[in-house]
Amino acid sequence: MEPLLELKDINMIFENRAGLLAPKRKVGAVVGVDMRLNQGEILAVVGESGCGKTTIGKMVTGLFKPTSGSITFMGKDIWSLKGKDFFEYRRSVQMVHQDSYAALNPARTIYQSLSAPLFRHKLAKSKNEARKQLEDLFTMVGLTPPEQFLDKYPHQLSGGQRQRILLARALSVQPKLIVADEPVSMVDVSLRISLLDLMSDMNARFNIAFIYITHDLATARYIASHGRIAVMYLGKIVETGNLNKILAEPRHPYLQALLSAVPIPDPKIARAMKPLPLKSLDMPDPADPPAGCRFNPRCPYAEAICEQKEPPLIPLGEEMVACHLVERIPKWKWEQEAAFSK
Ligand SMILES: Nc1ncnc2c1ncn2[C@@H]1O[C@H](COP(=O)(O)OP(=O)(O)OP(=O)(O)O)[C@@H](O)[C@H]1O
Repeated sequence: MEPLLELKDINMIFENRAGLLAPKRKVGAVVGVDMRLNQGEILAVVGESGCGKTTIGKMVTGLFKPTSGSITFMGKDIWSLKGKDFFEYRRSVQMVHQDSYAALNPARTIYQSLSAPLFRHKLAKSKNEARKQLEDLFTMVGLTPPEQFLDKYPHQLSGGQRQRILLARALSVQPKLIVADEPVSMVDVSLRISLLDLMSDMNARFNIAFIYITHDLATARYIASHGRIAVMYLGKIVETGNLNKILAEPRHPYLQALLSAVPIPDPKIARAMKPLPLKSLDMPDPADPPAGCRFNPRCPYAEAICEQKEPPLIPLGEEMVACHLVERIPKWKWEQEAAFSK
């Protein structure tokens, strides 16, 4: 089956200056990344701040052009698309941002902001038709009564309501893929689950694929429980595959460390392994990444080869892992997972 989206050997190098007079530095925000997404699939892209997650989202939506590598959507290179094909791609791939306030024009009403794409993509012919479509969408995303929201300005709504408006805006143009970049991190904790449920519902009802970008493993686990995960570290994917399998039995030491940092409130549930002590808590400078494996200065298992050679992402069962020592380091398991499988 042809994938909906395919990234091949993607690199994104930024030229940065730390200050006005500082020399330029090259930052490899994304390095040699391959990614595939099928229609209707959910992929969670997870990693710490600065690992390149947002840059991937911006490249997929065509906001950044990769320094090298190819991105194909429905079999066509997105940077060779012209005319109708380009317009179609722009409609089919939508982004939902973390900051719903910044994503909406403060000087326009919600109707003004959301009707524009409907007219642009010829999905509505008249004001009445656009209003009706938006009211139906607002009902679907839980903004009721819908007519109350259309003539409001963004500052008159709560963060949770604005985030639902952004989801309605993405949905309104009938996309095939939504890139959701930390969509719930600025929303009140009590409202997060309902927004995640809404996205799962969109996925199930309309077969819309999602790339869910987050630093939070808990929400990734929630939304992508039937999907896949790609764990990133300093611009590279270090582990990828079925989300449930990978979070139950993480193989890369970085993911093991991330999971062992998750607090466990229930004393009956424990980890089979002790928390993994990292050698350093600091993320290396992305402009000067360590030689060999990028994780080696922090990795408790690192050996000489890890400082010398960059580990490729290779298949391990159905998953893919980039670690020289993966066959030798202790397996990490949750006690309750072990209990369930008995
Ligand atoms: N437009 C840009 N110009 C220069 N450098 C950039 C730009 N965008 C990102 N970077 C750099 O690229 C690296 C990856 O950034 P990116 O925003 O993709 O990470 P992230 O994982 O999404 O982090 P966060 O969760 O903090 O947004 C960082 O070192 C960042 O400083």
